[in-house]
Amino acid sequence: MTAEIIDGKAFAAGLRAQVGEEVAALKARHGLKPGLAVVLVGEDPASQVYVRNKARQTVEVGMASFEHRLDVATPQAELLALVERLNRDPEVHGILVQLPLPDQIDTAKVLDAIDPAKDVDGFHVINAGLLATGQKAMVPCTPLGCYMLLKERIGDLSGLEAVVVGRSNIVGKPMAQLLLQANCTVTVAHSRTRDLPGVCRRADILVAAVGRPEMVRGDWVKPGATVIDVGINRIPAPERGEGKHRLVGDVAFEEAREVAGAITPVPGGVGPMTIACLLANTVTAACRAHGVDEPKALAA
Ligand SMILES: Nc1nc(=O)c2c([nH]1)NC[C@@H]1CN(c3ccc(C(=O)N[C@@H](CCC(=O)O)C(=O)O)cc3)C=[N+]21
Repeated sequence: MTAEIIDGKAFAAGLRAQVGEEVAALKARHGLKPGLAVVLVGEDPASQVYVRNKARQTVEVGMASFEHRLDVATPQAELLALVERLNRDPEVHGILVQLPLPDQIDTAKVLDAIDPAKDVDGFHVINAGLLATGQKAMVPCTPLGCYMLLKERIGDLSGLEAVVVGRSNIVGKPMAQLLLQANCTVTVAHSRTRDLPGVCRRADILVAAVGRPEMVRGDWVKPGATVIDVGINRIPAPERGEGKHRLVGDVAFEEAREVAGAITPVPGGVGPMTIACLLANTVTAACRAHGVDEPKALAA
């Protein structure tokens, strides 16, 4: 069996088009223009590319984009002051502080300074708690994107065995919450899990979010399973020439596609969904801020 390749890039383009329609409708009906502020501290090249992509896509869907680039040595107090300003700015409906932050800054402190209603990353402890208790939260973009791909591919997830490999606050834990809410039987596995291959082989839905290149092998996959690969790892690719790199996921793609029913590629899978969901969350936040019905298609 060769797996269907889940085209995250195409799905994300469709989602962005829907976001664009909702933005146009908000403008026409309510004179409301959703705005996203992105804060980048330092000059990490990968982060710069990523922030530029976000800003471009934000403008493409008709939203306002506010970019704040701060020096790598910015003191924590200065970053907190900026966050406070953005919290009060009525044109800003979503705030994203790009991670990782430099060492002088306490990341948890900054994330928790963001108004939970503007926390389009869904990283605030209030949003984590709302999600965990089944209340209206801002849902982290990567798990939200994975969930949308799963719903599109499978439909009703009730009763399915889901295994999430990875227990981060940003992906693993919120992913598990979404799957639980969809009535899956959820196992959160990690580096200390006993017989990790055996646990993964139980999964109808296998989500790999560990950050280790190609760790999940083909023989860890149950035949016919849906495999969602969250990993984006840059590894050396000498076969492409000296000093060249390529992107691989946390799943050994060529092996897994022989066994799985469907699988997301890297690149072109979960990554583009993350950005599309950031835009979707910004529309959701703007609607909630103004007491306007939020579009169902843009949420979990
Ligand atoms: N506050 C915060 N929120 C984030 O959501 C956040 C962050 N900080 N810091 C960095 C990570 C990384 N991240 C990516 C999103 C999309 C792609 C993406 O679209 N990747 C393309 C490939 C891009 C390429 O070719 O390099 C793909 O997978 O097809 C990658 C990485 C969001 N992050």
